[in-house]
Amino acid sequence: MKDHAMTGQPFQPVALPYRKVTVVGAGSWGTALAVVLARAGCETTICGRDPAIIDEINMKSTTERFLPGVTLPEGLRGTTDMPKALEGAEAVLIVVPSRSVRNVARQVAEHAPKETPVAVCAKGIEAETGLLMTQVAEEELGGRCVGCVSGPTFALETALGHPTAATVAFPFTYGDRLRPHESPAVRLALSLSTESFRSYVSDDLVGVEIGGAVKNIIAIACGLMSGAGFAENTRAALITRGLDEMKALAEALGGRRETVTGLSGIGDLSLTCSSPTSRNMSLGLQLGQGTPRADCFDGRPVVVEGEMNAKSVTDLARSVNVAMPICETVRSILHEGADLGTAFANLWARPIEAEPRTMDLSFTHPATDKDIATLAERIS
Ligand SMILES: NC(=O)C1=CN([C@@H]2O[C@H](COP(=O)(O)OP(=O)(O)OC[C@H]3O[C@@H](n4cnc5c(N)ncnc54)[C@H](OP(=O)(O)O)[C@@H]3O)[C@@H](O)[C@H]2O)C=CC1
Ligand SMILES: O=C(CO)COP(=O)(O)O
Repeated sequence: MKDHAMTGQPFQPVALPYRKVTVVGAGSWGTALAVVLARAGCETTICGRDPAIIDEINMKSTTERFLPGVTLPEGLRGTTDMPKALEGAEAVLIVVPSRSVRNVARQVAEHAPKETPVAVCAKGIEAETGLLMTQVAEEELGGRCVGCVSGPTFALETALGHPTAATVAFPFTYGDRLRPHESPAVRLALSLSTESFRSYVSDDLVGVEIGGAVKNIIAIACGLMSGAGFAENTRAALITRGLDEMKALAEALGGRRETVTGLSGIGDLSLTCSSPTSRNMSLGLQLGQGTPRADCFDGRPVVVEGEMNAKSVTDLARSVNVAMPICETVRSILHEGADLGTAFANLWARPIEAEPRTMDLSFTHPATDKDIATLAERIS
């Protein structure tokens, strides 16, 4: 870092937080992020499509369906009027499920100021195109700078003020100049900074987003095995080998290995795979205990990103020749009618490989078909 010419002190570039931010998506994570922004002193508008939810936010400062027990900050305002919500916004957060990001980004493009950066906070890969969420948004947002926010962040804990950290990722380079302090990552990280919410910045969008998309599928795998009666050894193995799958896919797509060891990678993986608070882990637990899919979550529609993404992520991995055996196993169970026990027994009986996978070694496993059938029997 250069020294300041007058004082000789290290030069500290100045970056200012955004003062007016709009969050599109009034579900649990959108509202929790809006709470953080409002608590940080930012003029925050939350834009939702259900008038009853918005009325509750404005009239009672609560949203019992999405954040039970939380009192929302006074300054937080809700609206269903997107053009009004986006008027004069200095930054926009899109916080809807991954399957709705393209549609919502298209609406944001119509109404947001032309220079406004947009952060996508959904975790997933678009099914039809194999694109990351920021790439989907970029296609719709007409040249606006697009980034993401991701990390180990259960919405309710965040809104309740439990110390939480996340990564804000946007490009750091403008033309051929590296200017991190001018990046929306830094300005949004400042807007997302309170005594209990800590933001880090990154310019590795691929690494950050692959972490968020893959961890949900591994959490379903952990839930399936825990639900089937296995314990901590199994879960630790799935988390560790799941991390290897995440790393391999991120690198194949141009992301950085060290990003995967950060908040959006191992951080979110360990959170989501450790607690039934996770909807992904919880779906796996229920299915592993034998609950039919239609009866999971008492039949309520719940956003479980890893379910559809088991397909989109493995399609993407296949297209770049990356082996993701755990994600493939989850896909086969959820989407291809594979038997839970047989699929997991086969996962465990795969040829012996080197760890890390950079060494290309493979030895046939000595387990016999009878051994595999025995393990499958124990799981089913
Ligand atoms: N909850 C969490 O702890 C975290 C979630 N995330 C990610 O955030 C994303 C959103 O999840 P989350 O907030 O939990 O989900 P919720 O189910 O709590 O909320 C989803 C919200 O998106 C709205 N929505 C869906 N489709 C559209 C659309 N086409 N136009 C406008 N609004 C729409 C829903 O409206 P309606 O109710 O009317 O359908 C609802 O308000 C997911 O990708 C998730 O992985 C990331 C970190 C933490
Ligand atoms: O992404 C999350 C925490 O970081 C939320 O996980 P679930 O979607 O599994 O609830």
